[in-house]
Formats: sequence, C-alpha cells, structure tokens
Amino acid sequence: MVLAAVGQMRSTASLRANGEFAAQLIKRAALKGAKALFLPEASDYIAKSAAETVELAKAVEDSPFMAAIRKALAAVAESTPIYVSVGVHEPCDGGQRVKNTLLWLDPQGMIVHMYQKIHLFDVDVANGPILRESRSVEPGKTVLPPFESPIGQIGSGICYDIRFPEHGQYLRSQGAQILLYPSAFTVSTGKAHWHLLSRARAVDNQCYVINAAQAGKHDAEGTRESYGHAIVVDPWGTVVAEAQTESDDLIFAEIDLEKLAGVRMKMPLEDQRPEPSPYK
Ligand SMILES: O=C(O)CCC(=O)C(=O)O
Repeated sequence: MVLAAVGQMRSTASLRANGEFAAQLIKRAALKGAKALFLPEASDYIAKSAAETVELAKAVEDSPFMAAIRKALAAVAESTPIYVSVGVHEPCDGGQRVKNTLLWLDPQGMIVHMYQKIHLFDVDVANGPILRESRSVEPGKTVLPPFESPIGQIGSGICYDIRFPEHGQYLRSQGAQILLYPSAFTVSTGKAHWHLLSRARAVDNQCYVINAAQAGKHDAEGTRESYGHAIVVDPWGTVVAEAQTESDDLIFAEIDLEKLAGVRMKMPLEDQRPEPSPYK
C-alpha cells in the first residue's frame, strides 16, 4: 500500500499566491509520507473571463506558480521525495488560446508526463452556467498511454473528460490502474453528477479514481465557483477519501494494488469482452 495525497484549492487570478498555497500542500503531503500529491485542474490560476484566461497564461519555465512548486519539491527532495500531478495553463495558438494541461512532475521537478484536456466544457446547463471553454482553450488531440508512478500505472484525463467513458476505458485497456480527473466542477453539475461519475469510472474500469478539486469562490464577486469534494474512489466503487468542506484542503488515501488485483480477478471484465466486438 502506498499513500497518496489529494489537494483541494481555491485558485484565484494570482499565480504567485496559488503557487505559495500549492507549495504548502506539497510540504504537508511530503511530511505525512505521501509518495504522490494530486492537485486540481487550473491550479495555477482561475480567471474571470476567457480573455483574462489567455492573458495570464505563462510557459512552464516563466511561471511564478511553477517556480514555487519546484522550490517546494527541491526543499523536500532529500528527506521526503514526492511526485506531483498539477493542472496548469500554457500559451498556444499564437497567443489566441491556451492549453489546459496536466503535468506529472518527478521529485526533482522535471516534467515526466504532460496531457492536454481533450473534451472541452461547452455547455448550457438548465439552472446552471453557460460555459464555452473552447473560446479560450485549444482541445488536446491525443489520449496518452498510462505512465508508471510509485502508486501504480496512471491514466490521465481532466475534469469534463470524466463524462466520456470511452476515455477511461481506453486508458484501462492500455494498463491503467489509476485514473485521474483533476477538476474544477461547477457547483450545479457537481451536486448532480460528481460522485456518480467518479464512482462510475472506478467501477466500469476497476481502477482507483483520484479527483483533486477546485473548491469555493475564485474571485471577490463570486463570478466563478467550484464544487470541491476532492475524492478518491477504490476499484470497487467505494469512496475511500473525500474532502468534506471547502477548507478541507488535503486528504489522504492508501492505494492498494492488491485490492485492485482482487477486484479484477473476481470479476474479470476486461477478459469478458467478446472478440470480435459485438458493438462495431
Ligand atoms: O462536467 C462538468 O459538469 C464540469 C466540467 C468542468 O467544469 C470542466 O471541464 O471544466
């Protein structure tokens, strides 16, 4: 069993302040003995408008947010090394839009894996928000194969990707044991679907699901507000850790790959898919 830490943030438009907060989470998670810390989508900043989202984007090497993360990793590297998954924005499209990216950093702060969000949140929800993420974000085009980590094989998605079961299923077919959906869910869609989707992806793929979350109001006017409830679900669909309030900013879960193997052995879904597929 290996300990994972999952963070909840209330990122604002200040990359510096968000970096300082993330740095504290890294130090606290490392001190507790976690081997990996998972931070939410858009940890570096959450802006009020599409235009501001594009304006604030910084290349990883120029980002004060990333500088703070790397400094914190360096501070703990010798005594309690820890890996970090973190959602950031990167400039692209000649400055017209940004990438919504998940980075996986080793304890030295080097980027080992980088995934760009594929499915963008362009929706008009009844009694909920009208959002057009594609105004400011360029969609990614590739699902990446899972990567090795101290807690198991990780497959990456971001937020809205969780609503596309084929994304998780593909990652599972490529060997994923853990699915990540770092998120900034809206309050209304979170209330309706967050737990359902987190548990569904865990059950249909027999994977751990680790969903770090943005929580609370991101600016003084409350223009953007996120649902929170950072969560870890085991491969049987049981919630093994969940942030209970907005200020519950760091939760921990033991990742048990023997438990995962047991679930898959007793109900071997992956081996029970007929060949040739009846769905094509
Ligand atoms: O799927 C949802 O309800 C929320 C998705 C979202 O907020 C996002 O992808 O940024």
